[in-house]
Amino acid sequence: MREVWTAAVDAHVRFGVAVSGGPDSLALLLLAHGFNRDQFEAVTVDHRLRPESGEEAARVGAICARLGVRHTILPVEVASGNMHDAAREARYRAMGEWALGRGMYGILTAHHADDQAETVLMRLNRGSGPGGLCGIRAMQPFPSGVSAIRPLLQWRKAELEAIVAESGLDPVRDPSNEDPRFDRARIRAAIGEAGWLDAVAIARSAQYLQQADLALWTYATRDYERTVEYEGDAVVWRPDDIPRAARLICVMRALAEAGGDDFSMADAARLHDAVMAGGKGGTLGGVELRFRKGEWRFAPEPPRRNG
Ligand SMILES: Nc1ncnc2c1ncn2[C@@H]1O[C@H](COP(=O)(O)OP(=O)(O)OP(=O)(O)O)[C@@H](O)[C@H]1O
Repeated sequence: MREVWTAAVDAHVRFGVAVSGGPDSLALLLLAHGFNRDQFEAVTVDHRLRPESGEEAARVGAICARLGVRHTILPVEVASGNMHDAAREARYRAMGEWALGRGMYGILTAHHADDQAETVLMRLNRGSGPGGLCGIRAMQPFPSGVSAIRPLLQWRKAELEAIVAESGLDPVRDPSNEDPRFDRARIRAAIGEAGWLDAVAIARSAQYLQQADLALWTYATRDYERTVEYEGDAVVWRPDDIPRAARLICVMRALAEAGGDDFSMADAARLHDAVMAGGKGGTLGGVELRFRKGEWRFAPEPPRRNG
């Protein structure tokens, strides 16, 4: 936290602080307030999914007013489907646009070591690749270009709760956090029971992995840029002999550059592995890949003829 803040003070940049009203983000608000009140504003997204959400957002507003911190409530429309994912998407979009409009460098969120340990263990339990095992990123760009910054990834939840308890503030409790229908709540309960699991150590490993992942992306991107050519709409890639993990990153990039969307790393890995096993290519996310004599040609899939 201190490093993020010191760097920010030096650079005279401004931040948003994402405050849901829960104990974690109230602690973040109090910590930020202790550093430099003029450098940040607080923001609360009202997802309008529970009848009391408006009142909870107003409660955050009242706390901010008492602390002398500017506060904005952003009401959003959450699309139907997976409610959690849709709420997250609406929240990050709204906060990103808000921060961009205010010339902010980024938005601080209060994800902590317990969140990180839950995320990493959930992903280990699903067989995630290296990118997934990095867990919650310390720095992550929003679609708007503004970044989410997570300075509390090495803090225990209990430490944050203690800060709030000491302040006498009364945090909002989201009932879905304890709902055992969600994977995360089950993993959280399991970590609570297994006293030998060290959330801060798991968060530290995730941080090392984030550094290693960044190195891998840098290596893959440099190699890709040396070995790719563009012919009209087509992306033509003649890869060097680089490791599979780096090649997958290049395939993701080539698919995106050829106009592909709506595909996952796992989809791209399947396409890549099929080619490496002697296949001639395939289609993915609206892109057609043809492989011939060491050349990977990605082009927008031709429109289907009717009848
Ligand atoms: N309604 C909200 N308004 C403002 N900030 C929020 C809101 N909800 C969450 N946040 C911010 O995001 C942090 C993480 O919240 P939470 O753990 O509920 O999100 P999540 O959905 O599990 O994770 P993610 O943010 O990665 O989607 C909070 O500590 C807070 O900083």
